Amino acid sequence: MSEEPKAKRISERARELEETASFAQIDLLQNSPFMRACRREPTPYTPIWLMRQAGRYMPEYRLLRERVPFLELCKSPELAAEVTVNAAERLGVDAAIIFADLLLIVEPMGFRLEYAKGDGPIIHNPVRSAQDVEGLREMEDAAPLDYVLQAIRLTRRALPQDLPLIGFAGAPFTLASYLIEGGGSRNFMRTKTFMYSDEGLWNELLSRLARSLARFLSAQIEAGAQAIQIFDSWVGTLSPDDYRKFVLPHTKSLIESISPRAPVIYFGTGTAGLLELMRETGGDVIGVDWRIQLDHAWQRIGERAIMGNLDPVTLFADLPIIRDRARSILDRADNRPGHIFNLGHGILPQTPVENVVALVEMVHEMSQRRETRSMT
Ligand SMILES: Cc1c2[nH]c(c1CCC(=O)O)Cc1[nH]c(c(CCC(=O)O)c1C)Cc1[nH]c(c(CCC(=O)O)c1C)Cc1[nH]c(c(C)c1CCC(=O)O)C2
Repeated sequence: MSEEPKAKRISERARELEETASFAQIDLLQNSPFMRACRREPTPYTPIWLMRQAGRYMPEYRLLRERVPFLELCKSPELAAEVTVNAAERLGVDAAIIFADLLLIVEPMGFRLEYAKGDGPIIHNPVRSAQDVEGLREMEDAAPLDYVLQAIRLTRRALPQDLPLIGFAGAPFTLASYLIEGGGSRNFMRTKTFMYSDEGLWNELLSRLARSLARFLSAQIEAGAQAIQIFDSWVGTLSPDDYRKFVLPHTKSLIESISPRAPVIYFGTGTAGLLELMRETGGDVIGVDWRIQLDHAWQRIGERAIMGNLDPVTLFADLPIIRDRARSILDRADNRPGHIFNLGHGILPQTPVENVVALVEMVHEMSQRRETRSMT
């Protein structure tokens, strides 16, 4: 008998084993409390992660930033992966979020981006005219942002096998606001004036952004992200009618175009007047800030999961106060499957790390559900 069939059998077996191993990992990830909550399935306790969980409030991060500028850090996959994994492990959270930034995508689209010390991001050539919109380069594939994809691949390998990784991008509106204002804004005067004065141009700008973002987010899922968050941080500045007319169609088409599918968290602040409309985008999980009570928000969101909603400033209070506020959010969620605990916005840079660690422990402990403890 020749050796060939035996050799073939062995290599087939190895491949099968490899497949079983990766299926086993997919199972571990998909059955994690975070992923179950995204699908509104029961969990043994309420999963928690924190927006901006890797950042300046952590001494290790500040130390690293002394030698590496922010943009360079984002563009170094090994360092970005290290920051992501360290933060998730130090905090004991139920999901990691890839270390990157909302505005990275604007560079390959033709914008000069700078993170000036203390001033936040600046875009040196903002969108101010029809020519600027025409000149904006749609991102045909995610190749220019391969460093983010590489960071995702490295992070996925380094994370515990049952800890999901969240990829992210900005929403078309929030990104457009940075492009038009040239940076952060209080009143979004230029953005709204643009929107009201030339609807056609506005739609052109948001469509190009939405298509570029869909390619980027799809590539993040392919690279190993289990879920995606779309940050529409400043959308709460809009009236419901303006949201419906100028933003909803673009956010909806973005979410519809993401492929392969993974749960999408759609987050914004100041959105109490917009929740029913945000649900219409098709997001699986709606992220809310602290300006609305969780149960009221959930009622309006309906059959979707919800993420939130502790005021980030609570983390400066004494532990009994933090505990009390976290408890009241859990009470309002009332064990209904589909709650992911989070802050209502990102952790502030001055936040005491030990309070963040304590919050994660408190939420885990206070939300233990005896009847479902056998699950995971
Ligand atoms: C609006 C926005 C941006 N970036 C982001 C948003 C949406 C979230 C939100 O609403 O807060 C998203 C973001 N930015 C960063 C992450 C990393 C992942 C995480 O841990 O959550 C995420 C998810 C790192 C970052 N992005 C930035 C830092 C600080 C940079 C530094 O190290 O000095 C970090 C850790 C810089 C940044 N990047 C941006 C701003 C306005 C700033 C300056 C403000 C600030 O410094 O906090 C744009």
